[in-house]
Amino acid sequence: MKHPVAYLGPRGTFTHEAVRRLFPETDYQHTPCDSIPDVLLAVDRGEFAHGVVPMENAIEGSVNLTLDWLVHHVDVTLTAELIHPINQNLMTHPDHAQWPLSRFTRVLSHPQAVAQCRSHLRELLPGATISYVDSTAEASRQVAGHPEEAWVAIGPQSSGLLYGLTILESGIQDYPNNFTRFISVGRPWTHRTRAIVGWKTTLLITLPSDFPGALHRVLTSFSDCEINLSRIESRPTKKKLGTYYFFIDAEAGLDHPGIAKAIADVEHWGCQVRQLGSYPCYTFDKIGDPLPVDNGR
Ligand SMILES: O=C(O)C(=O)C[C@]1(C(=O)O)C=C[C@@H](O)C=C1
Repeated sequence: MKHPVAYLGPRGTFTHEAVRRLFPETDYQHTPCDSIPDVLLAVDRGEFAHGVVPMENAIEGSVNLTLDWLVHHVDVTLTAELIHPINQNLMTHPDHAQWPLSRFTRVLSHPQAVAQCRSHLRELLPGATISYVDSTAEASRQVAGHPEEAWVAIGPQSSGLLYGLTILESGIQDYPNNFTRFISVGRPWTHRTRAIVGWKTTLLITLPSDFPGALHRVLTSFSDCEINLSRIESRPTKKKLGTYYFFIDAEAGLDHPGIAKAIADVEHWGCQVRQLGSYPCYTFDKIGDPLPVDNGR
């Protein structure tokens, strides 16, 4: 039996590309969900063994919806990381393939994708209205379904192919080297053939109130144990202005001799620590790593 994997759909999203790389279709059944919360809730309820959502982008930074749902709404474990290249395309219905860009009145896409292309959009389509939808593939689906409208979508080539759109401009992100970090959540697993390139442990840390230098203590605890931190991200607690949770990514698995000590040390200083997961990291962007074919199921 194939293990069920939920992802941010519909088919053709960047998240779908990440899922096709991480969870081979020979072993896993891919199921699209309408939104990031839907994926996380479905895994939390045990309806899927695994789920995949975007976590962070090289240009736009954190995917706050993912971070906030991990903190406030679900209790799921992070089980793997995939860094996946992101190339944004401006696409339209084939009926409008010959139109000058000035004729288009509306741009549809996911907020992260729009933010990655903000400067280019100002140059290419200065007068167009921007409409945000739940994913890039949903934008492509809507543009394909409305040939009577002067609309364009921003998204991956795979969504354009799937929904029969024509690419007007490719690589419209404002900076090269655009990558998104995706995470899988749910039951522990490891890729059957792919080499693990590193391990990370993600912790959610709440500092004690009114303790000068508390964050400094946290950082020192990790450096004393010779653990490199690859990321610190704060999100508001949503309870009181000026209070935050800190997402900390340590470049170490739980078997690292220093990690238990660093966590104990941080707790000793009065911080609360929630372990969100300790997981292997994968990359697939080398030449000779083509995206597996989307077989349409
Ligand atoms: O809309 C999609 O295609 C997604 O998979 C979501 C998402 C994101 O939320 O970051 C994934 C990768 C890109 O950074 C842009 C959009």
